[in-house]
Amino acid sequence: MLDSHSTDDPIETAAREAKCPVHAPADHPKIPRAKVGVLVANLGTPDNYDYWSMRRYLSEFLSDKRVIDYSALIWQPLLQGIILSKRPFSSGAAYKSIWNEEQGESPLMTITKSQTAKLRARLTERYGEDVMVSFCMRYGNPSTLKVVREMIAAGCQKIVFFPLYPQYAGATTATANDQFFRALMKEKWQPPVRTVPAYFDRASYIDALAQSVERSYGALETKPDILVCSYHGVPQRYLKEGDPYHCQCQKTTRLLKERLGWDDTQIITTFQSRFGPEEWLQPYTVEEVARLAERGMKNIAICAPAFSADCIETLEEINEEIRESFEEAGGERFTYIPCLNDDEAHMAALEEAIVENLSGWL
Ligand SMILES: C=CC1=C(C)c2cc3[nH]c(cc4nc(cc5[nH]c(cc1n2)c(C)c5CCC(=O)O)C(CCC(=O)O)=C4C)c(C)c3C=C
Ligand SMILES: [Fe+2]
Ligand SMILES: [Fe+2]
Repeated sequence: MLDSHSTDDPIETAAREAKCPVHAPADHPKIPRAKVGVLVANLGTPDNYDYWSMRRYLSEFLSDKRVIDYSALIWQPLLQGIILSKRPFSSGAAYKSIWNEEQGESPLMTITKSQTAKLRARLTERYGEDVMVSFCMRYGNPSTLKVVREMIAAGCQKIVFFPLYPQYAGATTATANDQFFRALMKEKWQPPVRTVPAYFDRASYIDALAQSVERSYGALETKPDILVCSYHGVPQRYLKEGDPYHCQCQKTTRLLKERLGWDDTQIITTFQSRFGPEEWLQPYTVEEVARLAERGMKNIAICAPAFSADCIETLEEINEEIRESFEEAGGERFTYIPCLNDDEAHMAALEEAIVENLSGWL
């Protein structure tokens, strides 16, 4: 059980317990009932697909040194001058093609809300009202700073922070954690915190992935010639500088292959979303699917194990651009296997990781 102020009047109890020499109980700062917070975080998404919403979002994202590590002196004039005068239009059009018009938000936002609601239901069932579950974004809204503030104001005296990236990358996991700690820097009463590590090698996550592949394959008339596991790319240089992302992606594919009982001819690893002039992790998905078609593999399936939720990179880039590349090279059947999203097996894997990290706190 939590060490909480459990009488009917928590403010008075807190003041009395603290034997506060200055404040009489009546004017002691309000102290709500103590809770443990679980804060899940994803990358973020623009508020809308118009030029200024896109520009604001991309500017915040692409100014992050964990994402693009060039000197600001060189990078900022390029970003603010050339890139942000064009990219908001092309990216805005891509977002428009996948936008959830009914809810007025991007698919990543809709899915993150649903994941959070499902995790809240699971954790409340397990722990009751002593746990508070929220989500935040690294870029855009709801900001990490705002949600951390809300959680502390609501009484979260301990927080488990969970960046929803199966594989660790400096550009995703580390920058989410950085932002979380930046938010805590502003708090007078900093709670004890734990960060949940990457979960690519958890049996429950691999099992959820395998089930999603089996489900998709089971619904097809003809079994695909190969499964392409397409991961978001990063510059190759980041790997040489010590980022383990590449290895964790390779290992994810291997574990999935072993769980499915397949051999190396049935599954491959590729990397997508190259940005800028540097070499990124290879092979590039967009080129590899064309090569597969040219080599006679006319029926392929593709999944995106680096994304915990479908987003612009999967719904638009994979399912539109990469599909087109495959078909233009002579490919005939292209099956996109959706991300794990709010799938129950995925939720169970995320819950398992959270419960492990709550050990001794609830
Ligand atoms: C420019 C460098 C980028 C690096 C490095 C990078 C790494 C990286 N990103 C994800 C996950 C996502 N990225 C998303 C969108 C996105 N990514 C970049 C650039 C880099 N990403 C840009 C410019 C964009 C915006 C879209 C565009 O303009 O093309 C998203 C989707 C967000 C959404 O709203 O749908 C995700 C998720 C990972 C996992 C990763 C490295 C491991
Ligand atoms: Fe990205
Ligand atoms: Fe590696």
